[in-house]
Amino acid sequence: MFADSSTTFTLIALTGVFAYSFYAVLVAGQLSLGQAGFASLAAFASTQAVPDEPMFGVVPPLAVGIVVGMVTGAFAAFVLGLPVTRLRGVFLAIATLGFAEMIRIVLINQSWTGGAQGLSVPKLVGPPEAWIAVGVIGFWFLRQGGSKLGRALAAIREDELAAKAMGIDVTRYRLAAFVTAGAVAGLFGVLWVHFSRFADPNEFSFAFAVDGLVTTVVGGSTFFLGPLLGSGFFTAVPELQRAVGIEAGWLRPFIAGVLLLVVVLFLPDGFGGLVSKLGRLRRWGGPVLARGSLVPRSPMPDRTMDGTSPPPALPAPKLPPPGDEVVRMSGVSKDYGGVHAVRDVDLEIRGGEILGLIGPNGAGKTTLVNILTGMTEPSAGEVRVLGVRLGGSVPAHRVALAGVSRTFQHSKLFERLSVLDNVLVGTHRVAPSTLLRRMLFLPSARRTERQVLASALARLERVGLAERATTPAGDLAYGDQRRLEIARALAAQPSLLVLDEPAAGMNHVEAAELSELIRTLADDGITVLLIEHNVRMVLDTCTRVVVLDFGEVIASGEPDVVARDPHVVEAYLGTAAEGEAELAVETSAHEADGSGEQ
Ligand SMILES: Nc1ncnc2c1ncn2[C@@H]1O[C@H](COP(=O)(O)OP(=O)(O)OP(=O)(O)O)[C@@H](O)[C@H]1O
Repeated sequence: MFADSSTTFTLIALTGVFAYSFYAVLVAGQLSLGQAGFASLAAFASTQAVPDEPMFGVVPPLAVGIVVGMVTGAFAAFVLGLPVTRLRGVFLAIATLGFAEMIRIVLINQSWTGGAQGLSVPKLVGPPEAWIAVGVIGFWFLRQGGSKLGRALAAIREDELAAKAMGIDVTRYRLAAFVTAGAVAGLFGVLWVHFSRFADPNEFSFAFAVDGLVTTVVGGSTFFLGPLLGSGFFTAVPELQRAVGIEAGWLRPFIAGVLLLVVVLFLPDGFGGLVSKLGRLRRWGGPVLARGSLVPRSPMPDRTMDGTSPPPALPAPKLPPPGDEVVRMSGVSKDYGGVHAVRDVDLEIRGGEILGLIGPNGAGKTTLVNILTGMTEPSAGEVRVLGVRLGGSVPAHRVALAGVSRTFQHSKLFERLSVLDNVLVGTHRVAPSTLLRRMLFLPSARRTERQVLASALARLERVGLAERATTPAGDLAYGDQRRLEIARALAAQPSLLVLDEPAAGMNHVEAAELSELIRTLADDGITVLLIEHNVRMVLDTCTRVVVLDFGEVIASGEPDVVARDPHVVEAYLGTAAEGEAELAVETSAHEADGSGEQ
């Protein structure tokens, strides 16, 4: 239907806009196929709204259509998103696909849409309109990438639970991404019908949506130029075919299929990911191609490592004074069917304490920590953390925002993101929002970014990982991963730091260094809850120790006293030989040298 080069040029831009509507949700790890539905709703809404003459004599008809279309798309996405953004993976894809098909059927059966015949509409879109649109959208995603919103979406994509633990409201951010996708799809719908001069409900079909998705996934779903790369490539293929006289209609779908396989198997970030990597390599010696585009992947817009004077620190939240109540648990229990993981636990943590929580395997330590951080709801009892009363309606991110940061028993890093980017995500609780200021290039946004970056780098330096800032987190040695998790948790400037087996995988020198780090954190006024199997480290580090066994508190008090408690010794003796040896040997070594250092 379209043949000349101006048409091809316009098609690249329009396909790019549609691809950006998929990109908007893929950056947050959501697989949605509802974009065709948003686009067709917006397109037909605009056909009713576009005036014949400029509105008030100045506003072009297309601008009116775009506003109506984007608002329609965003509103439809909001209404659909409220229930469906709670779904994940293939379930979200199926629900959104069902929505798009429903819209198509409804529109076909309306007289005002022209039914299956569709409507003729005026031609209002050519290369300038299409390229301005794709330029604005591309710019939006470029600037979104390095903002607090962009970091939060990338974190959600990589690991939702860890994102919640950083204080990110996953539900709200997922919905925001979904609404953005609706608005961009709406823009596409309006542009498309006013380019092709025809609005046909059947055009916005399942195949249409899949085409848009494949374009984005192959082009790149984590790099802002990815959608444009994909649209450029897939639009050019039929033109090249025509130019060299190959008629085979199957060639484009075939190439798309092969490339999709290559991306799924070898290039999870699409071909745009390769370009972005190239940009990062060039950053050190030349121009920065991907500057600020990928939140956590290109984190160096305002590095302070270049010797310039450091920016002022981010304002630190107030810490609870020493001795004040930080955590109070009363009669807390948690049952999993017949398993009583935690039974009737009373626990208090006060400001400035380093509280050790030990117990044999399966004693209920992690369950207790999950209750305390809002990730597991207790079956019974009351929990108050930093003034927040936990219960069914208090989500985990609220607990994190109140000032509780944690690490996980099994590391939950954003493995594909760099070391520094992980820590940047950790600043979510304290970092001001920069999205709109970034869009307008306000100097205050740059200042904030410098502060956030300096804050993240300071945490990396504190755990000794500053030299590894650009390494992907997944490439770190196990012990370094544990330290990175601590740096990420510290970036939130928490009042209570919960460390779940932080020394796992560390040798005794590293464990001693970690112990020292924990003590300096307490000196800074941070309250620490340390769960650890390395009993010796707990005895050396903590000011108080609580021992759990079969979900119950069996001892609590100063480390040396607890270590001699017959109930505690019996609890460890009652477990496997390894656990028995550990407590006996570690305790006697601790007593023998008095320092606990090996
Ligand atoms: N989601 C769950 N579903 C069912 N049972 C669970 C669940 N989580 C924990 N449990 C059970 O609750 C008990 C306490 O587990 P928990 O992981 O809290 O102990 P732990 O002291 O942290 O153990 P470890 O030191 O081995 O990590 C165990 O018997 C465990 O099997």
